[in-house]
Formats: sequence, structure tokens, C-alpha cells
Amino acid sequence: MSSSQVYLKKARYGKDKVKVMKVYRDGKWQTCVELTVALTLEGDIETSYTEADNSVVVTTDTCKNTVYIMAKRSANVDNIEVFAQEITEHVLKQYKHIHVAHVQIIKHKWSRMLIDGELHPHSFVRDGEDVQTTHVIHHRDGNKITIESGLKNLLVLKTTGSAFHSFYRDEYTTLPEVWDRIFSTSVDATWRFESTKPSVLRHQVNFPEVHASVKKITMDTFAKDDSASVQATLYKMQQQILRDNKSVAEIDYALPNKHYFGVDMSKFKIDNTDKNLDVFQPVADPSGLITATTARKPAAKL
Ligand SMILES: O=c1[nH]c(=O)c2[nH]c(=O)[nH]c2[nH]1
Repeated sequence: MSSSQVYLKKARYGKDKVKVMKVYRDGKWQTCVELTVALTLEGDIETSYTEADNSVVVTTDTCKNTVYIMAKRSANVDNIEVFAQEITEHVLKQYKHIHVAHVQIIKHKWSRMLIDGELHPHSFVRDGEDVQTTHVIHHRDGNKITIESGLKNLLVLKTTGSAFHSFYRDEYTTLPEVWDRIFSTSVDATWRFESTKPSVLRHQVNFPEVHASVKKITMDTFAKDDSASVQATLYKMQQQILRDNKSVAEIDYALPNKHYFGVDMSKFKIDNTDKNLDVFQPVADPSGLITATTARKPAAKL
């Protein structure tokens, strides 16, 4: 194939995995926020790939510096969707040949310690590996912003209140029906916001409240639902999230079904079945993987 038949179709570059910790101080009370940030850029940058023209390259090192300087100036590092928009706005203002700025943020958990029954003013604990995420894409054209936020790695388990039966059977099916089983999953939820107007997104959506609501509904539904399947429980979670969060346009879930199988003890003449089933083998893989997206129907036209 001659080189005239190929062209640079897409290009985007920047700095990934920029780790930043910000401490806010209010008298003796301190708060900390730890983020992993990626800032990547699109625009009139083709010649850096096609002609070795570095004059159009805002260096990835500059991208890293930008994250740190914006963290220094910002009062909103904790509110990752707003902090991400502060960065994209700065980038589009500063670099006229950059037309799309992407900021992806992972917010790690630091929860205030409870010491002698009281919240401690400056000590924190990592009490879970679940993280909040966001991906803000800011287009110079029309000043359009899209925001996709997420809750990842929320590991949950219930020891009863979950069944799986009446499924499709054929000559390939060996799975027994169960009316009581362990249900465990690591929740991976991603939701997109309705509006594309920056002013609305930035100032009228309470992003931390949406994160908190998604987490609460996920856990409430998981605990309370008499689960007929991962699929049915997942859809209940998504429906409730869209009902309670008007700013959310649609939500995806990816739920691995982390299997716990009863150990066969029949060779030892020990009954570990049905009512006597209480020893399980956690099976890391393979796992089921149940995914779905739930969205709002467009409003009916009158
Ligand atoms: O909730 C479930 N959904 C499935 O689709 C499935 N498939 C399976 O083997 N176990 C389960 N459990």
C-alpha cells in the first residue's frame, strides 16, 4: 500500500495518571482529596504526527503542570466534574489551536477516621476500593460539554435474598435452579448528564449529590430486592436512579456475577446442600457479566 492511501484519521494526546493530592484547611479541620487525572487534547495537531512539526505540541509535561496549577487555584478539586471543567475551560482559552479538551478523573477514597467515637480533624482511612470517576469532553465548537461520570469497584455481597430459576434449558444446560444463593458483584456504573450547555452543567447540577444517590440506590436496591436474577436487580437500580436524578440522561451498569458455589461434600458423607449449604467456594473466574443501559424515552411530541 502506498503512503498516499493512508491518512491520519484521529489524534489525541496528553498526560495520563497525573496523581494529585489537595489539602483544604479550615482551622483545625482539614480535608484531603486524592485524584488520578488524565488531560488529553485534540485540535490542529496533525502536523506533529505527519511532518514531525513540534511547534503545535503543547507538551504532555505542560498538561501535567496544568493539572497541578489548576489544583492549586481551585476551590472545587473535591467536585470532580466541576474541577474537570475548570481545566478544560483553561485549556481552550490558553491554546487556540486545541479544539477539544478531555479530562478524566478518578477520585480515590479517603474517609475521615472515627477515633474514640469522634470524627478526627486530620486523619483519614481508605475504607473501600470503590472510586468515583468522570470524563469531561469540552468542544470549542458550540462550547459543548459532555460529561460521563461513574462509580467503579463497589464490591457487594448478600448471603440470601437471591434466586435464579426458570431459565432457558437445552442439551447444553447443566446449571441447577436455585431459590437461595449468594449474590456478589463489583458494581461498575456509568451515567451521562442531560444538558450540553456548560452553564447548566457547571452550575445547576449537584454532581456529588448524584454520585451519592447512585451509590445509595445501588446498595439499597441490592440489599432489599428479592433478586430473581442479576439482570432484574440491575434494571431496578437503573430505573430508581433515573427517577431520582432528573439531570441524568442514561446510565450503564456492568455487573460481574461473582460466583460462590456450594462445595460438594458427598464423598465425605457430609450434607452441604439445600438447607445445610453453608460452605461455599468463591470462584474468581469465569464470572457472569451482566450489562445494560437504561435511558429516558424522548418526550412525546404533541
Ligand atoms: O442472575 C443470573 N443471570 C444469569 O444470566 C445467569 N447465568 C448463570 O449461569 N447464572 C446466572 N445468574
